[in-house]
Amino acid sequence: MTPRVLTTTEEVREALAGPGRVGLVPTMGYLHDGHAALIRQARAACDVVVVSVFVNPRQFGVNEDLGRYPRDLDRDLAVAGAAGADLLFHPEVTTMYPDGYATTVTVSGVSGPPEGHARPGHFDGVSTVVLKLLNIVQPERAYFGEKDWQQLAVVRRMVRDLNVPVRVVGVPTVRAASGLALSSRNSYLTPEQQERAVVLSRALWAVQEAAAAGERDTARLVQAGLEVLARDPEVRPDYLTVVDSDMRERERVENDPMTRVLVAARMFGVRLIDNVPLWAEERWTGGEDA
Ligand SMILES: Nc1ncnc2c1ncn2[C@@H]1O[C@H](COP(=O)(O)OP(=O)(O)OP(=O)(O)O)[C@@H](O)[C@H]1O
Ligand SMILES: CC(C)(CO)[C@@H](O)C(=O)[O-]
Ligand code: BAL
Repeated sequence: MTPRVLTTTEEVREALAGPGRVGLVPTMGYLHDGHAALIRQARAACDVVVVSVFVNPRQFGVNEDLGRYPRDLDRDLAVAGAAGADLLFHPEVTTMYPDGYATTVTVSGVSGPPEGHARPGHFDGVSTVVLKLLNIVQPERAYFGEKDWQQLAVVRRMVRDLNVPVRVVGVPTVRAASGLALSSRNSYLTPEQQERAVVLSRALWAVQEAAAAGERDTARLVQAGLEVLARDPEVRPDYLTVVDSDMRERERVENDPMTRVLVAARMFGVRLIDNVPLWAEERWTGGEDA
């Protein structure tokens, strides 16, 4: 079924006036199978599933891709509907940030390096819009992808610190058969360029392999990943790091299951991010020449 489109907070409140557990899936649209996994998980646990589609200007830096971010509401309705969404909240920028809007939510610490350092102000924009969406929809559960690992940590911190009555659910990253993490920004790349971008996954996998082989020194683990990135001259690494659950890089890694390998790099003018757990029972092996 095609979800009903709502554009104002009043429409959302009215549509959700009845009983039942509400699940929210916040997105910036141009939905793909990664988003569909979030929606399906919400569908399985909730009575009403709301997907928000809002390209939030406040989380884009001045030189970032706000102007060309892909948008296609018909496609979003088709993907959201097929995955089981009931409602699609698609507000105008002026609905979210009317004249005189003056509030920003800042989460300290976990909003810093690596991603918050590479994109100053980005997580202020994310936490502000996510809190607004949570207040508008008032869901019992909200679903976020592990693909944006630090974002998930920031949202969890904010929800805990501000006593927001919602359960945050993290959903594992959905990948193409090649290993490339699905992302709306992949649409900026040709199929050949997307094949080349699998080098990011290979770098993450190399770090996992090095840890599995006994390496505990963070600098050497990072080096193992950087060496893979360096094989493709098109890659402009932003960061590759191994962090704990508070996003801190330590000199040596622990056996903590929350230890995560994060990468951000530019390829063909497009900035891509990805991450994997350092310790994984099943490691992606990435095809023939990984
Ligand atoms: N491959 C994926 N697997 C699981 N969740 C995902 C995946 N891609 C995105 N998500 C999640 O979907 C939600 C909405 O993300 P968003 O709309 O920014 O999509 P995106 O593909 O991450 O876009 P971008 O390319 O701009 O990073 C976020 O919680 C994000 O983590
Ligand atoms: C959570 C989010 C929808 C807030 O704009 C965005 O950062 C995203 O799509 O990951
Ligand atoms: N999925 C993260 C949203 C952003 O890059 O702005």
